[in-house]
Amino acid sequence: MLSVRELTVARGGVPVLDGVSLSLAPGEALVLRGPNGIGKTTLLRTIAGLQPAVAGEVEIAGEAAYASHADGIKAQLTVAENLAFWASVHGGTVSDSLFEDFDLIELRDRLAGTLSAGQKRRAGLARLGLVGRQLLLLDEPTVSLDRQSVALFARFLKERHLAGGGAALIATHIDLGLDAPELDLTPFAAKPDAAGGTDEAFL
Ligand SMILES: Nc1ncnc2c1ncn2[C@@H]1O[C@H](COP(=O)(O)OP(=O)(O)OP(=O)(O)O)[C@@H](O)[C@H]1O
Repeated sequence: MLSVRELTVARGGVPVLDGVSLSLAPGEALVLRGPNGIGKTTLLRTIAGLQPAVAGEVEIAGEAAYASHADGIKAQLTVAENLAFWASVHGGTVSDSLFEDFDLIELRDRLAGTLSAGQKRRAGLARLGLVGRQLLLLDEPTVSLDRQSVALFARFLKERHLAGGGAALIATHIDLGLDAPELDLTPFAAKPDAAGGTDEAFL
């Protein structure tokens, strides 16, 4: 589903990771590890096609969804309205089980602007159940989540997404309890004299 070969990625025109290769088959997850600033976000953005690679190849069979730190939730809409909006964007409907999966039943009629950070995160992550993409590229998905919510999200990934033949590449500093293999990016840190590239400024 995903094949990455000898990828070199850059930020602000400076290569940060060099020669990264990895692959994911349907039903598989891989956790990206490495210290702050090693280039996990840059790698995910490059694989998602949001910025060009300096070198190497990315092949994706099917469609990918990239989820960044942003929740993508509109404050002036309720939780249910937010999810209905995203469902309509992707041509589907919101099932009751999605509210259960992300512990949103009691919050469905609350204005999203009144949610706590973790509740907002759960609502943002629930969008992943609506997009119908086979490959999820997840950048620190559990930021703000308590232990119970992390477990809920891991269960969603395992039982809904991976069990349904999806795949996931996840940058995270915590243990999601997924039993997924890990790739430490530290050995792929680009040498200071690595060939440069360009990218667009982004937040
Ligand atoms: N706009 C920018 N221009 C130049 N360099 C940048 C820019 N934004 C980030 N960087 C640098 O690029 C490198 C890779 O950053 P990236 O966000 O990919 O790391 P990360 O592994 O995701 O970090 P974290 O674990 O802190 O989220 C870092 O050294 C960072 O300081």
